[in-house]
Amino acid sequence: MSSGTYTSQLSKWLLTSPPIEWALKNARELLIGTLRQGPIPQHVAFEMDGNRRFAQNHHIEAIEGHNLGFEALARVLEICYKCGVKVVTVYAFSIENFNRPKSEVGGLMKMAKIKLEQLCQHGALLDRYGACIRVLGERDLIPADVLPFVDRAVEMTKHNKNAVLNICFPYTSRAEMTAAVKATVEEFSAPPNPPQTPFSEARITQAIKSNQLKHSDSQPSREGSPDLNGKSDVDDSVSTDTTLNPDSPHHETQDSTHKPAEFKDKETITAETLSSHMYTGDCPPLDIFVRTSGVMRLSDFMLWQCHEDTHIFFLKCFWPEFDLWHFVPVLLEWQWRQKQMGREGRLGRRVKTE
Ligand SMILES: CC(C)=CCC/C(C)=C/CC/C(C)=C/COP(=O)(O)OP(=O)(O)O
Repeated sequence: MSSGTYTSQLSKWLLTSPPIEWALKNARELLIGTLRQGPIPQHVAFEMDGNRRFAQNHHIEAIEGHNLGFEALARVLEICYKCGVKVVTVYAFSIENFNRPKSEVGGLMKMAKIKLEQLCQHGALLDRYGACIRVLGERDLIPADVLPFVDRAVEMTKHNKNAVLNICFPYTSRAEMTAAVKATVEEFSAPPNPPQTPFSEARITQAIKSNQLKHSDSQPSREGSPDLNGKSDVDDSVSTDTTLNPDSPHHETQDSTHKPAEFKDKETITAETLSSHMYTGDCPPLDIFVRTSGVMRLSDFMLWQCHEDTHIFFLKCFWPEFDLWHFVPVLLEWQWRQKQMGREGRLGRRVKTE
C-alpha cells in the first residue's frame, strides 16, 4: 500500500469513527446555529454542475456521479431549511440535456422517479422541514412514465407551508421567459369580464341550467342535483328566467347597458407583471445563486430572477463534493454584504425598477 492510499484510508477511518462523527455533527449544528443569528437569505438557487467530471475523476459511472449529486442536494436542502431559507431552486434537468446520450437521459429520468418518491415520503426531509415540491419547466417534455411521479410528489407535499423546493425539470430561462411573455399578452388581450350577450357562452349555460331546474322541479330530488329548497349552483347575478329569445325583456336590458369590453392598459405592464408570470412568480426575490464546478456562466438558468442584488457565487468544487464547509463562506459573505448594504441604506430595493 502506498503512503498516499494509507493516509487517505486512515483519514476516512478517523472521520467515520464514532467520537469524530459526533464532534463533527455538533460542530455542524453549532455553525448553523451561529449563521442563524445573522440575516438569512429567503431564496437560494443551485446550479448543480460537475457530476460527470466528478465521476470521471473517481473512475465511476456518470449516473453514479448524478446519484452522489442527489446526496449532495439532500445535504444542502437540510442545511438551507435548518438555517431558515424559505425557497431553494435547483437546476435538475435542462431542456438541452435531452441532447445527451440516450442511456444517460434514461438513467437521469429513472433517478428522478426514485428520488422524487424518496423526497416526499412521510418522515423524510421535506416532511420534517414542512417543504413542498414544485416542478418548474416544460411539463410537455416530461416523459409519460415520469409524469405520475412528478404529480404525486407535488400532491403529497402541497400541504407543506414552511418552505419550497423548486425543481427545474426540464427547464431553460428562455422557455420560461417566452411562456411569461405569452401569458402577459393573453392577460392584456382579453377583457377581464366579457360582456354577456343573449348568445354568450355564459348565458347559454345559464339557460340550459335553468331548463334543467324547471324539469327537476317536477321530479323527486336525486343525489348530486341542485338543492331546490335552498341555494342552487346557478349564479344569482343572472336570472334563471333568461331565455335565448332576443325579444325577451332581459335582452333589451342587456342592449341598453351594453358597454364596450374593457381591455387592460398595456402601458401598465411592468417588470413585476412579467415576474408574476414567471414560474417563480410567488417566490421571494433571488438572494443567492451558486454554481459549482468552476464554470462561470449562468447557462440559461434564473436569467430573469438574477436581479441587481443577487449574489452570484462560482465555486471550484464539483457538485457531489458540495457541503456545509463550501456553503458557510457563501452565507457569511452574503451576510457581510447585507450588513454593508444596510449601512449604505440600500437594503430592500431588490428587484423593483421604478
Ligand atoms: C429530485 C431530482 C430530480 C434530483 C436531481 C439530482 C441531480 C443532482 C441532478 C443534476 C443533473 C445534472 C444534469 C447535473 C449537471 O452535471 P453534469 O452532468 O453537467 O456534469 P459535468 O458538468 O461534469 O458534465
